[in-house]
Amino acid sequence: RPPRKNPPPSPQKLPVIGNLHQIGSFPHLSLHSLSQAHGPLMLLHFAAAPVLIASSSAAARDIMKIHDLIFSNRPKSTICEKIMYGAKDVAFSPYGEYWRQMKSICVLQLLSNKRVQSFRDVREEETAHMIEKISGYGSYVVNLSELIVELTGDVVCRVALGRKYGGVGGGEGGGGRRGFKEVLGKFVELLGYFDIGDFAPWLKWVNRVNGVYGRAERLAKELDEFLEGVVEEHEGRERKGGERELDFVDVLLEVQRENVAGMPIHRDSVKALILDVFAAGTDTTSTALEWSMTELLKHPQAMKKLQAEVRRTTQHNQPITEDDLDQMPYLKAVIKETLRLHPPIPLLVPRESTKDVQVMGYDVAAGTRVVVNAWSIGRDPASWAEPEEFRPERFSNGLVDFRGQDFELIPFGAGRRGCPGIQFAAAVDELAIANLVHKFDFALPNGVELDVKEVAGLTVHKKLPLLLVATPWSC
Ligand code: HEM
Repeated sequence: RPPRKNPPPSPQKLPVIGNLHQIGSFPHLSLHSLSQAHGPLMLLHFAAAPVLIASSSAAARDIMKIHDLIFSNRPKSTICEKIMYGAKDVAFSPYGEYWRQMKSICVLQLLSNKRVQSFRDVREEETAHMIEKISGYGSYVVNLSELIVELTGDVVCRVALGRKYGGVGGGEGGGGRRGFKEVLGKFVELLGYFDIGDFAPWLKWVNRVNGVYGRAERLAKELDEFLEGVVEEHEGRERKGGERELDFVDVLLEVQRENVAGMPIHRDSVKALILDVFAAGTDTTSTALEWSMTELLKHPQAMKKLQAEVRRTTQHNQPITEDDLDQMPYLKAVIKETLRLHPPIPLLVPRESTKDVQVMGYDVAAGTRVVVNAWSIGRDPASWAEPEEFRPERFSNGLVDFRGQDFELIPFGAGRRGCPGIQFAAAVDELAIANLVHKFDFALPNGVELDVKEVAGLTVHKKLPLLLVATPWSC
């Protein structure tokens, strides 16, 4: 007789739907509560599909370090297949040789330190542009959330495509029939859609009837027309020659032309990689920035301390440049503390096991979907003293970092499938926060209270925009 299996603890499930009734509109909170009762490793069922939930740093380490190879697959997603050229991107492609080649292009060609550095001017110009816009408001109320979304959209657009496109921050150029910003918004929304058909294939008809799959197909066509235009424009410029800074489309066309990857790169792969940069890089970066500013507003002592550090570094009328950021350890601690309390993707991006494996002494079958609750891990009292408190000082010894080595802080995931955009995101966020708090003293408009409610989605950002009055710093 085969040995008896020892599965992880499971909350009671119902016929047909499994544990779906226990997941509310904020899945990271529902899963956190369930883990309080059933432990840091649980096996749930979404309809018939087994889903392993990890809610402690030890469980995350077992999955993303000890057994990283076995958990490096992504589960299939019908919507991603429809809008990402059949999952030809990096983030959603299954583990294997194709993913390995695409990830290496991402890490070595698009998001290397050197490449991220080459876009320093873009970040400094766009940050200065945001500061100028805020100055223009005088004593009127500024919607800082909107300006932050515009900043990250504009930076990613210029870095990836070479210029701003229609709607993203109001730049010129078109995005087909709808503005590019609008199309991108729909794209990110669809990525976060909970598709029951992925868990119970016999329910796929639901999304055919309610029109979600049809919407995804139309959106894919619209995005493809737009991206095809961008690629053709770049090819035209290539033929004309001339010196200019390479954007991501240029780099990918060069990789394709010179066979850098050692295998042919199809046109769809180029477009899928560009879409990944927008999908993974815009909403996440702006969410982190918005929460940092919110926590600083909520904690005036931390704001004062940061302003003192930043204002000590540079003269009153000079903008902060990236050279100044090395002298700002408290700024980096503020960003870490924000990402601990508000990981922009609280449940990370799902993984899937490719073999039977033991995790923390429990048996996990091949083909199990895995969700790591980074939100829960960031608030685990076993790792953090007074975990609900916003206290950047806890990082003052610089020992814990978010680069995937310290499993108590994993907003960017870890291991083979870990985020390749950490440097990129940190560069945008550090420069923006430093300049905002250097140039202005912020206050809430009269009679308005700071709201910290969240809105559900793939990324979890603030429900209500951050409305502030910004007074220029007078020393
Ligand atoms: C604060 C900002 C960001 C956060 C919180 C974030 C978070 C994440 C997370 C949690 C994952 C999944 C990791 C895993 O499975 O272990 C991921 C993957 C990924 N991220 Fe980021 N990310 C951010 C910014 C960016 C940026 C700016 C880019 C690109 C410009 C980027 C590109 C990617 C890509 C391509 C993947 C897929 C990697 C793979 O599947 O191998 N991310 N990110």
